[in-house]
Amino acid sequence: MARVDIEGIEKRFNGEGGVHGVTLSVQDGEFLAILGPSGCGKSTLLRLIAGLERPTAGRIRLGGRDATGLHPKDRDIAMVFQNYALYPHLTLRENIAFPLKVKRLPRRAIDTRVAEVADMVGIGHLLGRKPRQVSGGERQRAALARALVRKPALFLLDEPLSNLDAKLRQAAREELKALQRRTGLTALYVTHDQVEAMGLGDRIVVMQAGRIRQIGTPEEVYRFPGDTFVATFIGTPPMNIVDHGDLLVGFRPETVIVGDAAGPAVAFPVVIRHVEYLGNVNLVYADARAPGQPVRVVAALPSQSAMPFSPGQETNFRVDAADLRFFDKATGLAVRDAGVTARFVQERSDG
Ligand SMILES: Nc1ncnc2c1ncn2[C@@H]1O[C@H](COP(=O)(O)OP(=O)(O)OP(=O)(O)O)[C@@H](O)[C@H]1O
Repeated sequence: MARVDIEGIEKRFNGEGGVHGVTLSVQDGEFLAILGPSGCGKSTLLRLIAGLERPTAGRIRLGGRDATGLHPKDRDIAMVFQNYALYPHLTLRENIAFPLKVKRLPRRAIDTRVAEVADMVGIGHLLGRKPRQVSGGERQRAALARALVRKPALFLLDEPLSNLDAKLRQAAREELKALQRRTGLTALYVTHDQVEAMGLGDRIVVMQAGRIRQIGTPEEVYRFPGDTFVATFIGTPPMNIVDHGDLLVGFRPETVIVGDAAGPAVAFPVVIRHVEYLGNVNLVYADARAPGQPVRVVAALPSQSAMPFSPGQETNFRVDAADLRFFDKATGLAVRDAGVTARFVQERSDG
């Protein structure tokens, strides 16, 4: 019922911006995170699905039926925005009941349903209060409850947690994920926060400049980024990228062992710049030798490992061949070819 199919969607504003040639499908019951930097077209994509924007070209199907020209209110979609948009002069009960009042449901049915969803999101005891009399997290839950109350086929969430402080966000994320598992709802969730996308999404759509760069599970986009944009956008710190002829070689900071002792197959000669002690992890920043200018690289080492490194010291970043990723220098696209890895390892061990 809640399946979404987007085919070649195009939205051009006058000149810049918009969404270009986006094709993707969301399965019934799936939680899909849409991730990308500011201005990449995430909100526009969501608004196109909601019917708040008209596509310049392409088609949107909801539950298998063409919905491209449908009015937003005929799409059976609920949308939760960053600012919640609760009515300030209404109580939480009245806010949550609002979509059902509009549908002219009987009073008793409304009361039952409001109590049900309010309990579901844990604000049953706050229904008599106005939005300004509750915390940010509680307002956010009230907004969710208002969206849930209609039992929509599809949920669109646009950075709904971004007004919460870090701790509350973490809690809200867990709640949202649990809620989604319980209800089996289909959701598209827009965020620029990779931790949120990784934690919530069954799959992640990574967007840049109006286009999809990659769609995959959190593990796929992290471990096998489809291009250098995804490789460097996801991960903190991001994937290291070193020049190698027509190719770029990538490796994640946590796959690195620092030192000269024989170890993992491939050694990148580096000069240590500085070390950051972050508590749970130590980051070792260095310059890797490269044609032309040296490239900044970083290793993330477990906090309990010894740190006998000083600035200016020459050593190696060592990485297992299996942890290397290759990209075409001209296109930035991932090159997945065992032969490429083998040749690179061969050259490195010869040199
Ligand atoms: N109504 C509009 N008229 C003209 N340009 C627009 C309009 N809406 C969005 N844009 C442009 O389209 C691009 C995508 O905007 P969008 O709001 O979808 O980005 P976003 O990824 O959601 O960004 P953010 O994370 O900052 O909210 C931007 O360059 C924006 O300036």
